[in-house]
Amino acid sequence: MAPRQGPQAPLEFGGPLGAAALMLLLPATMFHLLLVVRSGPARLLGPPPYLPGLEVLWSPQALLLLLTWLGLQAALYLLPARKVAEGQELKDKSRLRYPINGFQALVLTALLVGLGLSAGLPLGALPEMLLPLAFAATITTFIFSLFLYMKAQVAPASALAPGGNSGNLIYDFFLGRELNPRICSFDFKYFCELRPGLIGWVFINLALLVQEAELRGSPSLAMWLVNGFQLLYVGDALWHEEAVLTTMDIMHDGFGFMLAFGDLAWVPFTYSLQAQFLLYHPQPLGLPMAAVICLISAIGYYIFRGANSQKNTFRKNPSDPSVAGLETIPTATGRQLLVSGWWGMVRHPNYLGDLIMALAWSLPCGVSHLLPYFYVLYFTALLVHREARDERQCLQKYGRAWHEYCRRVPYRILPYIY
Ligand SMILES: NC(=O)C1=CN([C@@H]2O[C@H](COP(=O)(O)OP(=O)(O)OC[C@H]3O[C@@H](n4cnc5c(N)ncnc54)[C@H](OP(=O)(O)O)[C@@H]3O)[C@@H](O)[C@H]2O)C=CC1
Ligand SMILES: CC(C)CCC[C@@H](C)[C@H]1CC=C2C3=C(CC[C@@]21C)[C@@]1(C)CC[C@H](O)C[C@@H]1CC3
Repeated sequence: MAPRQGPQAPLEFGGPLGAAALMLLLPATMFHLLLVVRSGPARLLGPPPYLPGLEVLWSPQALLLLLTWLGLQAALYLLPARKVAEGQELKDKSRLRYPINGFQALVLTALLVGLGLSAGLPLGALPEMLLPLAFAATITTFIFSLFLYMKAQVAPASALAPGGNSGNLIYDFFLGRELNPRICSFDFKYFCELRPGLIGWVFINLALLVQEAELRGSPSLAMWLVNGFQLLYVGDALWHEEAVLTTMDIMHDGFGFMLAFGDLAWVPFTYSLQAQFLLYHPQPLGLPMAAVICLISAIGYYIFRGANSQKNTFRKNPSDPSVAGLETIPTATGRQLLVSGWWGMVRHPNYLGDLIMALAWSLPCGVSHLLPYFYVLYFTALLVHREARDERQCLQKYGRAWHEYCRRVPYRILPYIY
């Protein structure tokens, strides 16, 4: 049995109490959003129109559809990959290998869904199943997290994450104990982070677009924009799949309920909220406004991609001509910190770009409701909290060099404001 790591890792997310509250609050928020979005007033802060009973939530067909989807994505993950990447060095000095075939999985899924559509697959019926699908995903992630917790009991101490091993059952179940739980070469965390939920999100969006076309003759301009922007975001994440190997989720966090629920339930069912809103509350959108929104999205994407690519290129090869001229701060670890270019503007330029894009996803829904802006609000909170966690880890890693970086680049996300 794996020994617990002791109390050296500071507790995050408000400790066991915060973890317990989040485990209730996150699914409750997801169901609240799914219920209010289809109600007439669609009020984010109002009560849900009704409290669904088990007969509304539970559907064996929804569970079957979810398991088929997970099976399909797992099968696509196991297909030969164009590249196999090595992860960051682990505690025992080894490196894990990861298939880089996420974009291929997206394209093959699109082909299969296309074939299905031409054979009469009723994709437009999916929006009616979102509630039972979300319920099935919630139950599945609870059971899956239990499996992950049990699996960590027999994992060697070197396989455990720095956090998530406090000895408190609720906290560890929430945060996740094992860093990279695997069966043979199948990596559960890496698989879940980018495949079923993210790809599921764009196909839920597509189903909403198809149903809108069935209801109103053609999809609205607003629906096209939301589908296009979010497809670009997911396609980009899968195209740059290797970059996920350096995120704190893969490098630092254990795999427990937080990420399992986040990846498999929260992302597909709440990130598709704007498209859901547009199906039930059509919004007029003129071409000039659509052009302004596209411009905002393009600016966000330019910053997001520019910043992420600059850092990834620099981390892979600091003498690459595109980054070799940038100013850096040396650190005691031998790694350097960029202090000019995107990373000299604010300390998290990629978060700034991501937030601008988030705004562009909500604007097609108009300004009559707060509900479609839920993503912007939630995402701001998530990134502010994430930024604080990352800064703590960087301070631990880089010490004085990080202080120097903070002195040279005083703003975190928004220049001159935060
Ligand atoms: N849509 C969503 O729900 C979410 C989206 N995201 C997005 O995912 C992307 C990845 O985010 P995330 O993993 O949080 O963090 P980052 O990609 O910002 O990575 C942070 C790491 O970058 C390195 N770093 C920080 N500053 C510098 C510097 N000046 N020079 C060189 N390296 C530096 C440090 O690691 P080291 O030094 O060890 O390399 C640090 O730990 C972002 O674009 C974010 O917006 C993230 C979370 C949720
Ligand atoms: C709801 C919970 C409190 C937290 C759940 C968090 C997860 C939804 C996110 C944690 C990190 C994520 C990343 C992405 C999606 C959301 C989750 C899984 C990306 C894959 C999104 C696309 C970007 O290009 C890369 C991101 C990496 C981190």
